[in-house]
Amino acid sequence: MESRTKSNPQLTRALCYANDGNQQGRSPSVIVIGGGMAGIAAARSLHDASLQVVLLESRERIGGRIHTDYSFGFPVDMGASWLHGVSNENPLASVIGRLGLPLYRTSGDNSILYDHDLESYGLFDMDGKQVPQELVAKVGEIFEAILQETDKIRQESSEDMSVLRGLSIVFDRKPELRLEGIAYKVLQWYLCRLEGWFAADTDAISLKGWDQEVLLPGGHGLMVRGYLPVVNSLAKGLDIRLGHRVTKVVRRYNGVKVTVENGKTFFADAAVIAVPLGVLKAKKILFEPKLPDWKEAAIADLGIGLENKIILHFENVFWPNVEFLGVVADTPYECSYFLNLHKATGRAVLVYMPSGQLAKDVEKMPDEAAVNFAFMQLKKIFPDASSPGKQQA
Ligand SMILES: Cc1cc2nc3c(=O)[nH]c(=O)nc-3n(C[C@H](O)[C@H](O)[C@H](O)COP(=O)(O)OP(=O)(O)OC[C@H]3O[C@@H](n4cnc5c(N)ncnc54)[C@H](O)[C@@H]3O)c2cc1C
Repeated sequence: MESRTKSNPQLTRALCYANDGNQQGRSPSVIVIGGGMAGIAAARSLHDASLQVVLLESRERIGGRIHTDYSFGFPVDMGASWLHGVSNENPLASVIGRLGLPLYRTSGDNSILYDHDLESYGLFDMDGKQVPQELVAKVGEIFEAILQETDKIRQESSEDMSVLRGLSIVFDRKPELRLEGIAYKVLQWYLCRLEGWFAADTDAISLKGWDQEVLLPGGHGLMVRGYLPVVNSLAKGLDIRLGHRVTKVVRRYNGVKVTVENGKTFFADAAVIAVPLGVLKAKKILFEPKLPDWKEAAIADLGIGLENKIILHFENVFWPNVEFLGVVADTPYECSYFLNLHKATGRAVLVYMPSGQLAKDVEKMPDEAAVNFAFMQLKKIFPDASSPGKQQA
């Protein structure tokens, strides 16, 4: 399937499955571009269906936004860490089961609002005072009531609007739903969590679309030993070329020609494009013929979110035994939350997860400054917290 730019054209032709003149009896060939979960899963299915598959991945590792870091001496997921939909309907369940990987259930609820049960939250104000749990639960109910009101608004309007706009209409129409004082700050924290799910701020989340995602049943479970074994298991035996950044895809009547940054070319009957939306938006891959207008319009119109993870590893645990620590504040931007991995894994680790605009701002910082920023958020609620021993951003 592979040839080099300066190679003998005869040889190139001989290696090109689509043109080799001896197609009878051979199975179709596919080039999969991108070695994240989507690309690996596609390559696995095609390979298992006896197609000839080569997967081209730009980085020196597979997994993409699934990346388990072992530098702490134990696995920590820097990207995806939850299985959303812990049930046999989830195609990953059989792989996880076969590998004997344990899951830590954070919620049995299928809701996208709560991937943690409410009672597992520990929220604090900026002075380090814990918000009473009854208030957290009560504001949670009001938050749901507010979201139900936004449902009426979106039904009245044919045009879409942002969740932020919908909320402001609700508060104008139903001032009794407005909250004050600490309850107001807890509501901002719920909005901050909503933004965390979408990795985008409420002004960029579609009111018509935010709850249209159908989750598999079974609730949410954390991969306590990391996601990488799942990726590695699916990738076993596949022909994967690391360090192969694709720059061009040419489609002709008899197949596709894919060019990589270093000039190498690959030929096959078909290609599966499994690179992130951001790569397509940035036009990092040239398509010939160009993609249809409707597809280009969809790529341009769809937004992309951003979520970061900063891992803080401490000598000792000095925080309460809850799954989620939160700082409530006047705006979702100022709120923050930390996943307490100690509860799930026994390690003294907190994971700070900013999203949306905050994530963009944090991402601009050098790693050390980003870690310091995360630690400063924690200091707001635990002023005596000792600096983390090791950290990763
Ligand atoms: C911090 C964070 C936390 C998350 N948490 C969860 C979670 O708990 N549960 C969950 O289900 N999801 C979670 N997600 C989302 C999940 O990680 C992604 O939806 C999923 O991993 C995307 O897989 P993908 O294969 O579509 O894309 P990616 O994983 O991005 O893979 C695309 C691959 O294409 C490669 N590539 C890019 N350009 C080229 C090119 N030109 N040539 C060749 N290769 C190229 C990239 O290097 C990458 O390996 C999280 C995401 C982030 C960032």
